Amino acid sequence: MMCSRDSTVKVFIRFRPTDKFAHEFIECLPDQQTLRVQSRKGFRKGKTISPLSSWLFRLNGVMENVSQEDIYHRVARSVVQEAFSGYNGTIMCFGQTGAGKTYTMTGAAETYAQRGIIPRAIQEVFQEAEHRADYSFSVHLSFLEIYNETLLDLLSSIKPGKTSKSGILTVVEEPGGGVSVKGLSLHRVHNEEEALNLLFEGEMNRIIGEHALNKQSSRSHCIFTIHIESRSHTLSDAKYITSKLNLVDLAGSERLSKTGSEGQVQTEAMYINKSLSFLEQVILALADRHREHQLSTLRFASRMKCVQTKPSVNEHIDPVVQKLEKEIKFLKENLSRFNTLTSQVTNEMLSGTEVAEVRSQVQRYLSGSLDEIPIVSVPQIQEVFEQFKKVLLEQQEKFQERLSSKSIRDETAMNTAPSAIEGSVGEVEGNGYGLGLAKSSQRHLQPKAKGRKEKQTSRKEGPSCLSAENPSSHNEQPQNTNAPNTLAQESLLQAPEEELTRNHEINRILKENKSVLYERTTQLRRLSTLINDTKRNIDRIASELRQYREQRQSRGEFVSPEAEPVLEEEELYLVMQLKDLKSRYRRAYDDMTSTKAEVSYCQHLVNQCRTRLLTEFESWYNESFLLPTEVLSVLKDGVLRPGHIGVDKALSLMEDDPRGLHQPDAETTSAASFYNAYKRTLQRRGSRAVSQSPESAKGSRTRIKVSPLLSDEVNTH
Ligand SMILES: Nc1ncnc2c1ncn2[C@@H]1O[C@H](COP(=O)(O)OP(=O)(O)OP(=O)(O)O)[C@@H](O)[C@H]1O
Repeated sequence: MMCSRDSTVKVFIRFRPTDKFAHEFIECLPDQQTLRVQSRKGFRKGKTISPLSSWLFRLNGVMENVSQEDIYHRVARSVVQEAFSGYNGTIMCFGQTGAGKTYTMTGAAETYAQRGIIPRAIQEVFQEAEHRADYSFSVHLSFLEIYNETLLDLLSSIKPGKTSKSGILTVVEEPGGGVSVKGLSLHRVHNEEEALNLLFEGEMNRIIGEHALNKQSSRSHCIFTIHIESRSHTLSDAKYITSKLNLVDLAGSERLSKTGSEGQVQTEAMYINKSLSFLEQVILALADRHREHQLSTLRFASRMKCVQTKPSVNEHIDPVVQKLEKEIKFLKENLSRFNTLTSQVTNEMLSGTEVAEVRSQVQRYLSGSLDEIPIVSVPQIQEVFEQFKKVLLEQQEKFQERLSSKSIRDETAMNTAPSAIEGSVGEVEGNGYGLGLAKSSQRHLQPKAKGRKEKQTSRKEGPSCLSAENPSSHNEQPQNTNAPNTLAQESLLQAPEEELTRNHEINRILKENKSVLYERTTQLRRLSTLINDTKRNIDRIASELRQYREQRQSRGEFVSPEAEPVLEEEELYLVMQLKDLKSRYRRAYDDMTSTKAEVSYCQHLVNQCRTRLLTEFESWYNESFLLPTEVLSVLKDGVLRPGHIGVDKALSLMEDDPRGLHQPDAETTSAASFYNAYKRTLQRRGSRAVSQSPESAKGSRTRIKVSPLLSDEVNTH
């Protein structure tokens, strides 16, 4: 019998060759899968044996006079193959004593051609492992004997092996289902021969009982298990597959009355029958003890065939390898990002298409349809900032347009009631963002309490003035008709103005630093060319001098009256030239050293400016776009939109709402405390983040940091 990957148990019948085969009772039909068994009609102890005279048993194969090799190929081979795909398999022999179970499973040890399923399976396992070069395999063996309901380790005498210290074997349930024998020794084998050694050693240890039917009868059940573990060389190391091949040689079923057993042998026979009977019950139902013995075996076999199985691949994940793989993946990603950035640190320009793509990304990011802008290179990051700046400037322009139209209306209102807004609205500024607003210096210096009072005054008088002068103006911007709200919103416009000015300033410094850097780098290049040229000249002159001196020595030297060598004019000229070159070389070298230091310093400044710009942007973004719901609801009806004002300013606006809809109640105060605390936390993170590299700012909005420059707290009065 065998269990295989498809969901049914396959059952085969093998007849042991014998001269006494009862052909008149047992007939194999031509399909080689069906057996017809006839029963003798008669009486025993006055009872009819059976009202039926024959039975048909349908099996997966009926094999008569087939070789050991054929048996292996028809019954066992596919089970062994499937073990390599991670499926457990069981091949089990059932039959009465002397039927040929041990012969089929183990074979005749002395004849190679008659070796049974187990040695052939071992051979196939190692051959298959050799063929599968993409995998590494480890094979372990265990050999269990069940004798008189006692578990025995047939390989316990072999060392080394994983085995329990107590030597007591117990059947335990495995966490993932199935059972295993705790304490059974497992032996690693590296080749066919090592495995066969263990098989034969175990066979030797098997208890053989003297028996009346068969002198070499197996009095125990034996399970020889091949444990296979395979890991792919090419796929993930975290995953590996295990499988077990259980090769079972059951003890022979027998009738005690027939064997004439006594004492120990009788006890053995009882246990054997009991365990086989349990096995049968487990498979389907109790055996019919009133039938001829072969009939019982055939019944058992045909019932076994009905058993449905649910095979599954034993795939495991090694948690340590999995963790390491994750780490490797993470590090590889970081490395590749780093490599991309460092390889593109040069000031390459983006193409028109790339710029357009960045612009589209920024717009989608701002509209919320894009979660994050992936970092690709330094020029791309710069372009992202550039595009953000453009969007900001566009917003500013739109504001200015709205403000100018509104300030004209406010001016008209002022003319009718100047005292009402005195101090709130100053002279018209001639340029920039101050159109129609009080001078920024005035706005900055106004204490908050005063500002509120003024706003209250305006609140009282503004609307009447406007309606008196130009009632139609209500219709132009119905959502913005009350002056106090307008004034509060106007004062908030400082935020983007200040932001912009500050960013312009940083940008200006960045540009200056970059131009100095460029100049110094050019100088450095010039100096290094000069040094190289000078060095070449020094080498040339030194060689000429050497040649000249060699010639002079060969033709004899001029000496002075004091017997000192006299330098000829040509040699003197060369010496002077060499001296001059050496001093030029030294000067250039010194210049180059100091220029190098300057370049490095300038580079540092440029980097700082870039980081600062990034931080400012993050700060602006957080302040402007991550507005709490309460603030958004206030802004909903006004001309202001997220991005125009900061959280603190927006909360001030809530206080000034004349409709009383957003008077600072307990909830608002609590919200303000919450945002103050949140902001402080962000600031702490932000101050740490300023020193970090720009790429750390990549990603989702939650990762954006707040600049330490914006340290005002939300005011709740
Ligand atoms: N197909 C066969 N061809 C040749 N000899 C066989 C065949 N089957 C069994 N035999 C021989 O019959 C004898 C009994 O076989 P075997 O020991 O395998 O029976 P068994 O079913 O294992 O019995 P037990 O349950 O008592 O252990 C052995 O000598 C064996 O060599």
